Amino acid sequence: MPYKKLEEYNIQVTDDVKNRYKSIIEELGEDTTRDGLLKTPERAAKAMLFLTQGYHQDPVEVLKSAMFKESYNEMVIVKDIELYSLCEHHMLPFFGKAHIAYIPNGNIVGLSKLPRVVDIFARRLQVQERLTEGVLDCINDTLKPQGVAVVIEAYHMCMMMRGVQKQNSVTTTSGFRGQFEKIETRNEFLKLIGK
Ligand SMILES: Nc1nc2c(ncn2[C@@H]2O[C@H](COP(=O)(O)OP(=O)(O)OP(=O)(O)O)[C@@H](O)[C@H]2O)c(=O)[nH]1
Ligand SMILES: [Zn+2]
Repeated sequence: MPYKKLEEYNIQVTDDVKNRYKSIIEELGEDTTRDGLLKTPERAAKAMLFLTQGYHQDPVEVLKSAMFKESYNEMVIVKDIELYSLCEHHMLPFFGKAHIAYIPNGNIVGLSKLPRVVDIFARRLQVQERLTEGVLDCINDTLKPQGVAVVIEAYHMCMMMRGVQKQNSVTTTSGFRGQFEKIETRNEFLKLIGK
C-alpha cells in the first residue's frame, strides 16, 4: 500500500456502516431522530475509521521513506511517545506511552518515523503484547539495527470503566532484539527512560 502521511488520509464512510451504527444506537434505546443524535452514526463511523486507519497504512514504507546512511552507532532513544489504541476484546481504548530505542548499524531513521510506526500499529484492533511486538519487529526487520527495544505502558479502559474497574493499574510490555538482549545494554536503556 502506498505511504500517505496520516493527515492526508482520506476517510470514506459508507452508508452501510452509518446505518449499522444507527441500528446499534436505536437498539440501545435512543431516538436517532433527535437533534443531538442525527449526525451521530456518521460521526461514530468516521471516528472508528480514523482509529483503525492503521489497516490501510504500511509501517515498512514509512520507515524506508526516511532512512539515511550514517556511521553513528550509539543508542538512539525516543521516549514518552503517547499512544491511543483499541483493545480487540471490547473495542474500548487503551492508552499510554511507548519508549523506543535502537542502535544503528549503518543507517539511522528520521526520528518522527518512530512515533508514526507506533500510530500505525496502535490504530488497529490490538492487544498490548502484539502492538509491542509489531513495532519491535517492524523496526528490526526494516532498519536492521544492531539492536532495538520497545517498552509500552498503558491504561486499559476495559479494566477501568467496566469489568474489574481498577483505575490505577498500568500494564507494561516490552521487547528486546539484538544488542538489547544483553543485560547491560537493556539496563542502560531502562535507566535512560527512567525505569
Ligand atoms: N493480554 C491482554 N489482555 C487484554 C488486553 N486488553 C484487554 N484484555 C483482556 O482481555 C480479556 C478478555 O477476557 P474475557 O473473559 O473474554 O472478557 P470479559 O468477560 O469481558 O472479561 P472481564 O474484563 O474480566 O470482565 C480481559 O481479561 C481483558 O482484561 C491486552 O492488551 N492484552
Ligand atoms: Zn478490553
